Formats: sequence, structure tokens, C-alpha cells
Amino acid sequence: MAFTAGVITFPGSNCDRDMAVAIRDISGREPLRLWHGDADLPGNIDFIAVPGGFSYGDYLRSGAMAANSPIMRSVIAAADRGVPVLGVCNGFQVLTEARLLPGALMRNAGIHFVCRTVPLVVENGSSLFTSRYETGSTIQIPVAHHDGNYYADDETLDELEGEGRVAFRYGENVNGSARQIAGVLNAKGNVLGMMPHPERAIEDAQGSADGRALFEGVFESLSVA
Ligand SMILES: NC(=O)CC[C@H](N)C(=O)O
Repeated sequence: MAFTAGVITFPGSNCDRDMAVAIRDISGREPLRLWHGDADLPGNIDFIAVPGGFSYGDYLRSGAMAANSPIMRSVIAAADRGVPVLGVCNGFQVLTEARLLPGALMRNAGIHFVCRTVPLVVENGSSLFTSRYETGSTIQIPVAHHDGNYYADDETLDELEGEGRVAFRYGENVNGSARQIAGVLNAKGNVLGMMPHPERAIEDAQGSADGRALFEGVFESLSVA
């Protein structure tokens, strides 16, 4: 079964390699490394990862400049076609700035950069990305960010909750996020943005392997895991 995954690198990305390793380890296939300045994606792309880091040094707003990279026009078109897109940390920020996901990631309520493993409650275990988790289960995934404070107006938050689009919620107050939201889905369910890093929790040596099931779930749906 052919499977083409891609990991985008922006100037300042620093989790792109970890993301590529996770995809290779779990799918058994080497992902393509995609450069932000390239306008086109391969037409047969099956899965796109927008990784974490500090694209453009977080200038202007985290993710704001990367969201306007040439490649993001192709990512938006691929997402519209139903290609699964996973944005982690800075990738989540990029996806909100690109309006693929609602809301915004503001400075952490406590101002400090937060870097530790946190409990995450799986709010919707039946999405494309969470099918290998039980709804209501708690998993352990690391966070590392200063702009993780999720904001959306109440109407949007109610809509997200009502449509099962809150994928993950923090099990404790990590950064002041509205309703402790840690990860959200788009309306179609093929785009997930989350601040915690599942690619940093794929084997026990990392302190948790709870992120593995996220990749397994989405690759299983694409018949490659
Ligand atoms: N690890 C990351 O992706 C960091 C994301 C972002 N630049 C922040 O600190 O909020």
C-alpha cells in the first residue's frame, strides 16, 4: 500500500525531525520533508504534519507568518479535499492563523514557558485521530510552549463542544486555556490541532508512549498501520 506522508519545515521549526521519526517508526514509511517555500504538495499526499517550533522566531504572533507561507495554500487545498492534517504546538498555532481551525493561541496565563508532561483527557475517542483512545480516558503527553492559552468566543466554544470537536482537554490548568481545551478538530474532522506533543511520547524511554495511538489511529484509517 503506497502511503505518502509529509512533514513541513519552516524557518525556526524544531520538532520536524521528531515528527518525521514518529511517522516513520509507526507507519514503517519514510515521510517526505516539505519546505515552506515550495508552493506545491505532491498530488498523492495522504497525511500532512505541521510540526512544532518557533517559526519565524514567533515574531508578529506565533504561527502568523508561517500561515502565509507558499506551502500553506496547498495545505488548505489538501485539507479541503479531506487529507488528514495534524498540527502540533506551533503547528496548531499555524493552523489557527491559517483559519483551518477556529480560535487563537494566546500567551500562557502564567506568562512562563511551560515544559512538562501533562494529563490529557480524550474528549472524543471517535475522531480520525483519536479512534485508538477511549473517550474519557486520561493520557500523558508533554507540552512545551509559551503561547498555548486557547481562546475562542463562547459561541464558538459551545459549537466545538456540541459537535464533538474538542479532541483533548487538559486534566489540570496548564496555561489558562478556555475550558482547558488542548486540541480541536475542524468541522469535517480531518484537521486536528493540539498544543501537546504526541510525537514526543511514542516509546516508554520518553516517559510515556501515549502519543503512539494517535498516529496508529490515523494510519490505520489510511490502511498503513
Ligand atoms: N514547541 C513549540 O512548538 C513551541 C510553540 C510556540 N512557538 C510557543 O512557544 O508557544
